[in-house]
Amino acid sequence: MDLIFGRNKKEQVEPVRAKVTGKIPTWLQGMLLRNGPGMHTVGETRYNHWFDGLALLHSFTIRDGEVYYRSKYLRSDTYSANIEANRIVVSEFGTMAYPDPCKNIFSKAFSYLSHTIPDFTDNCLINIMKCGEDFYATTETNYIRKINPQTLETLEKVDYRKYVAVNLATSHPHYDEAGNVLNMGTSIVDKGKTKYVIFKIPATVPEDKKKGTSPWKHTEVFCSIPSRSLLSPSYYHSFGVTENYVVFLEQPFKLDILKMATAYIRGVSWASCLSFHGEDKTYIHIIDQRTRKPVPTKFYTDAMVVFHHVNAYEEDGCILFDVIAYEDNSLYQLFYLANLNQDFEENSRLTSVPTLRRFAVPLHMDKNAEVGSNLIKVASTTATAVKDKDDEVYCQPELLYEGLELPRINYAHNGKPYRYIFSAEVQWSPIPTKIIKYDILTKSSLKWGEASCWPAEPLFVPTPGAKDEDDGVILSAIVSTDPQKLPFLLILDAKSFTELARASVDVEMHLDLHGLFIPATGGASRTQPPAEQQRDRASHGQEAPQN
Ligand SMILES: CC1=C(/C=C/C(C)=C/C=C/C(C)=C/C=O)C(C)(C)CCC1
Ligand SMILES: [Fe+2]
Repeated sequence: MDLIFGRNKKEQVEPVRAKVTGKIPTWLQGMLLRNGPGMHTVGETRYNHWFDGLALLHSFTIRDGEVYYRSKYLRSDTYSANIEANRIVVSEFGTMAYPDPCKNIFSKAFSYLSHTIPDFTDNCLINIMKCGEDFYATTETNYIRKINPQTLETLEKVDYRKYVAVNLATSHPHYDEAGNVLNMGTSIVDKGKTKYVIFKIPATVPEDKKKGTSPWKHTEVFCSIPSRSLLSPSYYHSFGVTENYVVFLEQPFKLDILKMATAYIRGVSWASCLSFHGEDKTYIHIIDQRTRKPVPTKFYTDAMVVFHHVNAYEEDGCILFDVIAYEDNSLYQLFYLANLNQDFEENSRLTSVPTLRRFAVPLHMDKNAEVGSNLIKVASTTATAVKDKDDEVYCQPELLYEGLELPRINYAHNGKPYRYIFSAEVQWSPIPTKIIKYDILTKSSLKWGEASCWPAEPLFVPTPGAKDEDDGVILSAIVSTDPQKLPFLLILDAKSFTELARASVDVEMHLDLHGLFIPATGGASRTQPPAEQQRDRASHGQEAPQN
């Protein structure tokens, strides 16, 4: 297990050609670009948590039935400082680091307290985001790093705080049809307030504005939601959108700001400043995108922890939204590298299985509805929303499926009615062993799995001109625990879930987190092998990503 989780992976800067078996559909041309942690020790020092690892970008370029693989560490300031010092000098989620070992505890405390909210890491290891024509590696702090998707080189560092007052931001933004980015972040104790900020980054600079300025300068705050508590805002990893609304869960999995402000002098990690309050409620905020204001009714449900929203949409005066939910925060607990060792089967049992839950929220409140009545009249779900005595609404979900994580959908259905979820199967251990296609309509599933194979998040790529929601392929990077079996890019037919092709590469591949597919436009870039592609062409010749 240490082999897969803990061991530093070698980067493969020059593209290597994969051995393809089966047949890759001729229309499938482009690049699967993904991100995840690849290095967990620097010199003699070791990170504590899998989410701390230094970001390793990798890409599979698919061209005319061939696949080329390459990988490169993100040259973040964090990476450079660590490599130069030959030890971990920047704090990550589960590891607190001390840059200067000569300073005594008092100067440490002084340097720390002089900036209450610390300067977080730019080790952007979680996802890839597309803004306009540019691509960025992302994490959950205020920093993102621009990258060249072709060469995987690291470009400028962008500080969200220059454009919008957020200290943290999600690595799961949404995109509208024009490619504008909608994301959320948390503004901590700014002007005496802690709030959740929804913001929009335009894909292009508006016509009437000065040409040549960056879209970042046109980032606008869409809506702010005050945190229920100044010093303990909720932690969230993603949010949902429908055609007209945003769904935000203020869950009782919270960041303790006072603990964070003293973490450095106490010698504890950021992770230890997160706590789950099982006795609290989860508040469901619904923001109307037309008025840019939250719907006034107070919707709530029981305590839960959600990392991934799957999708949300409007139906018959309701919002239906699907999430992968846990009863507690045991998921983050499990990824401590100390648990991911030889005995991980015993050490890494989740105390709650990730379950797919569907919630229903009524958009129009019938003033005459009786207290205690269910306001959901939609036939397609058993989820309920019961009017409370205080004019609050208590929502109870429908449990759809147990044991899945890393959900993806056909993004053309994002915010709209949809039927299929593609995800990894995860039971009581955090290790994915199979890929699932879950059919919400028939509540049935199709699976792909193979001995000793660990699949990554499955990504859906539609066939050009597709009519059916599942008309396309599934791409997943597979690593194996069997040293005899090379890692490979798996290509499944999304309808039947049968294997179309696999492209095996003789490299050390890491288990990754998230990414996107960049379709080739069919221009000159199609005919050039990856090695010859120019550095400064960055994202030219690419279309919108399949998110
Ligand atoms: C560094 C840092 C953070 C990092 C969080 C990370 C890196 C989370 C990764 C989550 C993943 C990969 C979830 C998958 O489901 C916080 C806690 C936001 C705040 C403090 C500074
Ligand atoms: Fe995620």
